[in-house]
Amino acid sequence: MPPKRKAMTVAGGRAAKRVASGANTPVSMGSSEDDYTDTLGAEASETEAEDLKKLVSKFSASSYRQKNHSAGNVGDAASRLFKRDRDLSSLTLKPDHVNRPLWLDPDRGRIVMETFSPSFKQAQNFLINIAEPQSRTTNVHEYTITGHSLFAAVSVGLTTNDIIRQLEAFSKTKLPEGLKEFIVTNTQSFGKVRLVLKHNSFYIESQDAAVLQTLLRDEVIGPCRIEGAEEISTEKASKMAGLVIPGTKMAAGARQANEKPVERLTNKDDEDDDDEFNDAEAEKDMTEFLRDEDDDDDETDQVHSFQVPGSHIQKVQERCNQLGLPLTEEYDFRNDDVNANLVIDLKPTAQIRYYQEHALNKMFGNGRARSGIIVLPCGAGKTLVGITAACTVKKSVIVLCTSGMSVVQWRAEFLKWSNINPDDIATFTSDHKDKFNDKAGIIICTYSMVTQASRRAHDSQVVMDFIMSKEWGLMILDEVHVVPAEMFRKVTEKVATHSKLGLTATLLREDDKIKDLNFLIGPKLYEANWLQLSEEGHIARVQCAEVWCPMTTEFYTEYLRTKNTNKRSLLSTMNPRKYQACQFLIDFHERRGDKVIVFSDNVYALKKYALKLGKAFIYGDTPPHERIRILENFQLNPDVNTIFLSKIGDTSLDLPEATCLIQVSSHYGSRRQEAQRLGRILRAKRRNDEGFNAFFYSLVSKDTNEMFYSSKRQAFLVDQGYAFKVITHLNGIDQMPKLAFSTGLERRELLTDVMLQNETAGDVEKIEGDLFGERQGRPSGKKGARRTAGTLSELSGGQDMAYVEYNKSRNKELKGKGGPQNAFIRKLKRDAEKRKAAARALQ
Ligand SMILES: Nc1ncnc2c1ncn2[C@@H]1O[C@H](COP(=O)(O)OP(=O)(O)OP(=O)(O)O)[C@@H](O)[C@H]1O
Repeated sequence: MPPKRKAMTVAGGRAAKRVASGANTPVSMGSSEDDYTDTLGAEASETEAEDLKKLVSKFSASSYRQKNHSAGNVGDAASRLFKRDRDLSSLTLKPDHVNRPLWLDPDRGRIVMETFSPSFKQAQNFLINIAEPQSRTTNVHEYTITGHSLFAAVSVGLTTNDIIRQLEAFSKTKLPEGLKEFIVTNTQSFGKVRLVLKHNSFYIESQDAAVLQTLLRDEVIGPCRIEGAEEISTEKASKMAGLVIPGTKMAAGARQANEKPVERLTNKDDEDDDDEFNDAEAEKDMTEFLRDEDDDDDETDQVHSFQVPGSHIQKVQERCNQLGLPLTEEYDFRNDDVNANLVIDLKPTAQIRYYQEHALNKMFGNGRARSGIIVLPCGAGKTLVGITAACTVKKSVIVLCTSGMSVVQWRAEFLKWSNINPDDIATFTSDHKDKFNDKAGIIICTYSMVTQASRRAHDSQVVMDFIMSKEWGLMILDEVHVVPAEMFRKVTEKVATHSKLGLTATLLREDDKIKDLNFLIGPKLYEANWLQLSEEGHIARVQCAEVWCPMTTEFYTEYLRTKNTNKRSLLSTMNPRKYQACQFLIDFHERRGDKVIVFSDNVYALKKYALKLGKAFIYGDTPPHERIRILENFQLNPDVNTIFLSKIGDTSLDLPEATCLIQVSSHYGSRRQEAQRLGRILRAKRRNDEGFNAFFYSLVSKDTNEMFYSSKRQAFLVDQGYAFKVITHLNGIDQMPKLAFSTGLERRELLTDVMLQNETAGDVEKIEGDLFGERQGRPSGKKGARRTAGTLSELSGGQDMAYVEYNKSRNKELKGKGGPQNAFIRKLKRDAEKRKAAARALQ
C-alpha cells in the first residue's frame, strides 16, 4: 500500500503541463520546422536549374504552420487553445465518423487520435510513421505532421499516395486540402534519391531517371560522377522478398504457409495481426485501401543509378540537402560479396518482442539495411534490437557506447543472445584495447576512444588504425541523444560503414541539436509508446509523485537573503524538511520490500544525506571496485536496500532489483534526465507481479526555483502519459521515530554547515566521457578544491550523535563482505585481474 496522502492534486495531462511550464511546448524530433528548413533549403543556390526548381519542393513545413498559425495567435500560453476565430464547422463529419479515430486540424498539421476507437491500433501504427507524437495520454494522443516526419515516412517506403489514402481512411472528416497539398509538396522530393553502397562502390540511385538527369546537370554533383562509368545505369529493383529477421516468429518457422508471405515485412503491413477490429463497416473501409496496396507490391520496379567516388560522398550529400533532396542511405548487404560474412545468429531461445520486430521491419523492410534511429523507452530492449540487426546484416559490426560500463554490458548481451564466437568480439575502451582476428567480427568502443583528438598511446593507435582500415557493415550508435553532433561527425568521417543504426529512449535534447541526427545518422524509423509497453508488462508501471517540502524558517530566510544561485540551490536541496521526507519514504519503501535508489546531482548533498542515513553512495570519484561492491550488495544483500547515486547512475545502469526512485536534487529542467532516471525502474524484475507498481518521487522544496524546474522536467513524461501526483503532506511523517532534524538546534547546525560551504558545493557534479571508467577532463590523482565542511560542534570540539553519524560510512562497512557473487560482476572482476596480470607481464 502506498503512503496515505493527506492532500493530493493530480497534475497530469497536457493542459496542466502547458500551464505549469509556461507553454514550453516540448521539443521532440521535428517539432522545430524552422531549423529543419534551414538545413534543407536556406542555402539553395540561386543558379539552380529551372527544371530542378520544379522538381524540388521548397521545404515549407514552417510556412504551412506559421501562415495558418499566426492569425489571432496572441495572448497568453493557453489563449490560442480557445481561439474564437477558428470556425471548423465547414469540416463535415463522415457518416461513420464514430469508427474513425482521427481529428485533423486543417490549420496546423495537428492530429488528435481517440484511443478508444475500434481502429485505434491500425491508426497508431500508421501515424507513428508519418507524424511526430506530441503527447500520448490514456484517452487521446496528439501528433503533428511536419516536413521532418514526412521525410521519415518516405524513407521507410511510404508513398505520397499511401499517406493521403490512409489519412483519409482514418479521418472523421474529409482530408483538408491544405494538409493534402502540404503532404504532396513535401513527399514529392523526399526519399527520391538514395545513397547506396553496392559491391563496395557508392551509387546515387533513384526510381525516377529524370531526377538523376537533373542532379547530373547540377554544377556541384555533375562533376562528381565517376568518369568513364556508364552515365546512368538501369536495373531491376531488388525485391524485398526473402529477408527473415532472426528472432521473429517467422524465423522460427512458426508462420503457416497461408499466412502473410515474407514480403509483407514492410512498413505498410507490419502491424498487428492481433488488432481488434470490431466494427464491420470500419473494417471494410479501412482494409480496402490496404488490399489495393498489396497489388502495388507485385509491380516490378526499375532503379537508375550513377556512380560517385567515396571521397565525394559528403559533398554530394551536402548538395543534395541544399537542393531539398536529402539522400536516404541503404545497404544492399545480401549482395555484398566483397566484405566477409560474420558467423552470427540469434540463439534459438531468443524471441524478439512485437515492437522490436516492428522497429526492425522499418530498418529492413525492403531487404536492405536503411540507416536511421529507433526510439524505445528505457528498459524496453534496445540492445537486443541492435544485436538482431547485427544478426540480420551478418557483416562486421562496430558498436559505439557512452561509457566503458556500457561496452562491457553490450559484449555480455551479445554473448547472451547470439551464438557469436567470443573471440570475434573485441572491445576498445580506455583500459581494453582488442582486435578480432577473423576477417569479420564485432568491435564495441566508447565514442570518446574513437573520436579522441590527442596523440594516442601505441596500443590504442593500433586498434584505431584497424578500425579505420576496415569496411563495416553496420554501425550501432547507442544513446544517440546524449552524444554531441560533432562527435558523430568525427565518427562517421573516421569509420567507413555501410549502414547506421541509432538507438535512444528519448529524442530529446535541451540544446535543440536533435535535427543534426537526421542527417548524420538517418531519419527516425520507429518510436514506441511508453504507456502501451507498460500496460503490456514489457516495462514497469510507475506511480510518479512530486512531494512538496516546505522550507524551514531558518533555511527560507537564508534562501531569500542570498542572491547566489548555487547557494540557493544548495539551501533548497538541503532543506531539512526534504531530508525528512527522504528519510520517511526510504523507511516506508524498505519496509514494504522495495529496493530504493536515491538520486542527487549535487555531491555535497549526496554525501550528507547518505552518511546521515547510513546508506552507501556512488559518485564520480568512487573507485570502480567500490562501485562494483556497492552495486552487488544492492542486488544481492537483503540488508542493503537503498543506495545513493549521483548522476553517474542516470544511464546504462542495469539494476532490475530497483523498484523505487527518490530524486532529491536534479539538473535544472532536463526532461531527458528525468526520463532516463525513470528508466532505472522501468526494467524492474518484479514488474509482472500482480498489482506491482514502481515508484518515482521527486522531492521539491516549496516556493523555490525547484518547483519551476520540476514542472519543466516532467513535460516529456507527462506527454508519454504519466500523471504526476502532487503530495503536499506525507501522512505519518510527524510520528516517525528518530526523524532527523526535528529540533531547532539540529536544523541550525545543518544550516551553518551549508553556509560554510564554498559556492561550488551547490554545483551539479561534472562528469565527462566515460562515466564508469576513469574520470576525464580533470587531472588524475589530486582531488578538487577541499571544502571546509564541518558542523559547529565539530569546530568547537563537541561531538554529539549527529557528528558520529556523519562520520559513519556505509561504503566502508560494505568493504570486504565476501567476493562478488553476480556473474556479470564476477566477470568485470576477472577482466580487471587479467588486465593487471597482462600489465605485470609486460613490465
Ligand atoms: N525480447 C526480449 N526477450 C526477453 N528479454 C528481453 C527482450 N528484450 C529485452 N529484454 C531484456 O530487457 C532488459 C532491458 O533491455 P536493455 O538493457 O536492452 O534495455 P534498453 O532499452 O537498452 O534500456 P536503457 O535505455 O535503460 O539502456 C534486459 O534485461 C534484456 O535482457
